[in-house]
Amino acid sequence: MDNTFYLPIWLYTFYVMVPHNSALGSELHCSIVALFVVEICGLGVCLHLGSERPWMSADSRLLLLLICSVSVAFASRMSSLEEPLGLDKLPSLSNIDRLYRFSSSACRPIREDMGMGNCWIEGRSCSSSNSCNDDFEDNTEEPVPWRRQRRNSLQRASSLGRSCVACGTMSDLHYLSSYQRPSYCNDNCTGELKYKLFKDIPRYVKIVEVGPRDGLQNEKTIVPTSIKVKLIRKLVSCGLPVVEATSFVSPKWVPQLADAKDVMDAVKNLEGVRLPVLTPNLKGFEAAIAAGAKEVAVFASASESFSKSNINCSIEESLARYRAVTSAAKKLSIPVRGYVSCVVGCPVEGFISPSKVAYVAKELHNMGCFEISLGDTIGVATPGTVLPMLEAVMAVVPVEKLAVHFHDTYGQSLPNILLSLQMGISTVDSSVSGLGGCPYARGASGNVATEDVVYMLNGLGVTTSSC
Ligand SMILES: CC(C)(COP(=O)([O-])OP(=O)([O-])OC[C@H]1O[C@@H](n2cnc3c(N)ncnc32)[C@H](O)[C@@H]1OP(=O)([O-])[O-])[C@@H](O)C(=O)NCCC(=O)NCCSC(=O)C[C@@](C)(O)CC(=O)[O-]
Repeated sequence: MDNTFYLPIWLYTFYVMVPHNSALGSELHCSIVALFVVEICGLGVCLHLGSERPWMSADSRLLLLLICSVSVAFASRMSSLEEPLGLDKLPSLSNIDRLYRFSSSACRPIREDMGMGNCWIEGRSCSSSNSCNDDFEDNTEEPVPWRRQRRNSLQRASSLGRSCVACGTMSDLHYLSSYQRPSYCNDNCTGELKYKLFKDIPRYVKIVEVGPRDGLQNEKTIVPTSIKVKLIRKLVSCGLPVVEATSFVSPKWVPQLADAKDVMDAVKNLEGVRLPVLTPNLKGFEAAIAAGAKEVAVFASASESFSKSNINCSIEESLARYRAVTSAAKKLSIPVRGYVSCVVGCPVEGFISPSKVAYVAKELHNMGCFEISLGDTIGVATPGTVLPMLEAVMAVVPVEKLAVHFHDTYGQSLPNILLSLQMGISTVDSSVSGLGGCPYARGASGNVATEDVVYMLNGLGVTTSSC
């Protein structure tokens, strides 16, 4: 034997020093196993032939070992979980292809939507091409790379200035619900601690999908109407009971939603779903009704400064406008949802006192809003600040009429939602893929992602209608 026999041993020593959970560590491990196999085979051949000399020259053996090592490292990279799924190609996939995948495993597929070949990236239309039709099979049992990849793809997509990213997350909704098994309603689940922590969590939670409105309103590049319509249809096909479709606001203030009438025209006859739209005043309400809206939402703020910058009037002025809207709606039997923004913090005023939130929520309730959604517009809430806010609001508005609406700036949305559920809230707003932000709330990141909410609810054994 010559010195090359010891090469694997040196490498193995090096491998032991490499962190085992690193990609380099696992690839090196494969290489070393291959080197051992080659060496031992070589040794076996020598022994078999009774040769005292190595069956190959030292140089040839070293070369062979290097080739094996490189090919095994390459093969092990190719066989990573991401490759067969095509997840590594996500950023290059068209948005509409992502939408296709997004609802490909949904509950109620809409036949005419299947097989769409057109795609749209960064404001451009392009016809069907190979990159738009990549197959995407969700057949892995391992959720981690999927979720990591989804986040990466979103980050990359947003750094590309994507206009509409609803990447494969409806498949997420379906996939995640099959991955988890309800634990909360399980018969065996009688633990005292579980009872104590989960006893007030509702068995059913209504998800209000706000992606097409709150998600898109902040996108700088104008999303074509047809894409918005497809997004809504896909979301509906996933079984979401409420999909906020658009806003009838001033196109000068929110140019992205200037096509509200056309969007409404295209989706107003979708069945089995409620499609509320935002209306900031009577003008918006009338336009929404004329376009076929059957439910509207008004949006006030608990922060004076935010009210000024968002809808150009004081809180009291906004409440007066909304009284006009709710009374007009009452005559037409149109349900009105009310939003309160900045329920914990305001980009200008900072901390907002729970009593201010309770006041605005009560006013909206008194004027006839059937549901009040409490919005942490800039995503600064934590369970520690949500609790006193909800306590104050629940003292004046029945809990069954409240919804929560969190943005994920500091990753606090899920704990905030969990706390809200524990306090008896059973309606949660969310946005597919965590799309969103607010044009008047600097720093506000996306809404909590619908698929994350559904995943958590499934884990708690709470049912939703989104599959
Ligand atoms: C409220 C206004 C209209 C006041 O805007 P203004 O400029 O004060 O209103 P104005 O009455 O002086 O009218 C100005 C122009 O807008 C027109 N206009 C007036 N009203 C409408 C209407 N409804 N639809 C279409 N056009 C309208 C009006 O006709 C006029 O047109 P012009 O004569 O100059 O050609 C404006 O400030 C506005 O549209 N703001 C909306 C801003 C917005 O959509 N922000 C995002 C909402 S998200 C949110 O609030 C938070 C939430 C709900 O997501 C929850 C959370 O996260 O916390």
